[in-house]
Amino acid sequence: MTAAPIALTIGEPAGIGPELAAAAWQRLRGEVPFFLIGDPTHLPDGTDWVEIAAPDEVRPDGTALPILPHPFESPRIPGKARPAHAKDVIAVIERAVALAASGKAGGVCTLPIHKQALQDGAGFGFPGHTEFLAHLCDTRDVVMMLASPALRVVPVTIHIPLSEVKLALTAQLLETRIRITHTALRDQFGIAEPRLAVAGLNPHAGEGGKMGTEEQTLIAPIVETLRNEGFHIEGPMSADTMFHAAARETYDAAICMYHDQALIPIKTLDFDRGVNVTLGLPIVRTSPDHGTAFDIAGTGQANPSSTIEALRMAWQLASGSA
Ligand SMILES: NC(=O)c1ccc[n+]([C@@H]2O[C@H](COP(=O)([O-])OP(=O)(O)OC[C@H]3O[C@@H](n4cnc5c(N)ncnc54)[C@H](O)[C@@H]3O)[C@@H](O)[C@H]2O)c1
Ligand SMILES: N[C@H](C(=O)O)[C@H](O)COP(=O)(O)O
Repeated sequence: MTAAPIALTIGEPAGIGPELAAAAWQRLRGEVPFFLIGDPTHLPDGTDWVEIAAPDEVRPDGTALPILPHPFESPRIPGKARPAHAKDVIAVIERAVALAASGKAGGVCTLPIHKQALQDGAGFGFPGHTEFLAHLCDTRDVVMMLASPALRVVPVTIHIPLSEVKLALTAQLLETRIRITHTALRDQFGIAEPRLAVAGLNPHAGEGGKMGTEEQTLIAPIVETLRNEGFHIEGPMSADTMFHAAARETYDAAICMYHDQALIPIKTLDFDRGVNVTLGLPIVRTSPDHGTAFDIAGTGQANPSSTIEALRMAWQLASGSA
């Protein structure tokens, strides 16, 4: 199957997004068809780019980064959060999603946004792309998965304060996230019988109820139900001992109870190659696993590997070759 090209959104241009887009193009030209939606004046000096009016103008043998222009109202100052960019950053994402939803783009790969700047500048009411994309696609249940050659992780609760995790962690949420993950691994990632490992919430997975009871009251019953349905699923496991090399060999994805339980291991093991992929959407969406990196924006030090892997994964998912 040949898919339409991937739409790469510029994200917060004061961060490392523009240099990542230029570097990814250098690496992926001829391999992954994609185009950038953003302001061409934000690209590093010397970047070869070409304006396109529609995704179908992306040429497989093109020699310059194709851009669907979206002029920003305020100039880029690398390294400085810019609430004034917020309206344009959001509009770029909306445009990419509309292109993907209509089939004109094969999927969306998002460069990092600065959540606080979006909130300050445009009252953005979403904690991240994941929730915003679910809203744009009118989809209630989506899953954030971070994937690298070393590990795949899914946080069941995502962008909420730690103090709210216990309340948010319901049986319905846990079961839904597990089912979406299982379906996506099987149908999109080509794993015929996905093996899932489910973390506990508490130290030592509750130590038999001495250190918390969510493992007994919430997690174990769902694991049991799904296992009875034929899922290859284990847990609740002690989160501190489920990420070492031998343990990682035993599963295809780790289902974790909160954001940092999932993201610390993968970003520690494979920060450069991690890809954030949203499961359960009607469109393909990936992203690099890092943020705006204001501390190095505009210095040329940004490593494009995670963006390159994110574009590759978007293309593989869009073209059915993952
Ligand atoms: N997909 C996204 O939109 C996304 C993802 C993660 C974080 N964020 C946002 O980014 C902002 C900054 O977050 P943060 O400071 O916690 O994390 P960060 O990933 O931006 O930076 C953490 C550290 O890693 C370094 N780093 C990050 N990416 C790098 C790269 N490609 N090459 C070399 N070094 C790199 C940075 O220089 C910094 O020292 C926050 O607003 C956060 O919410 C957005
Ligand atoms: N939670 C992600 C991370 O820390 O890498 C990040 O904030 C991106 O989330 P969205 O894809 O929802 O923007």
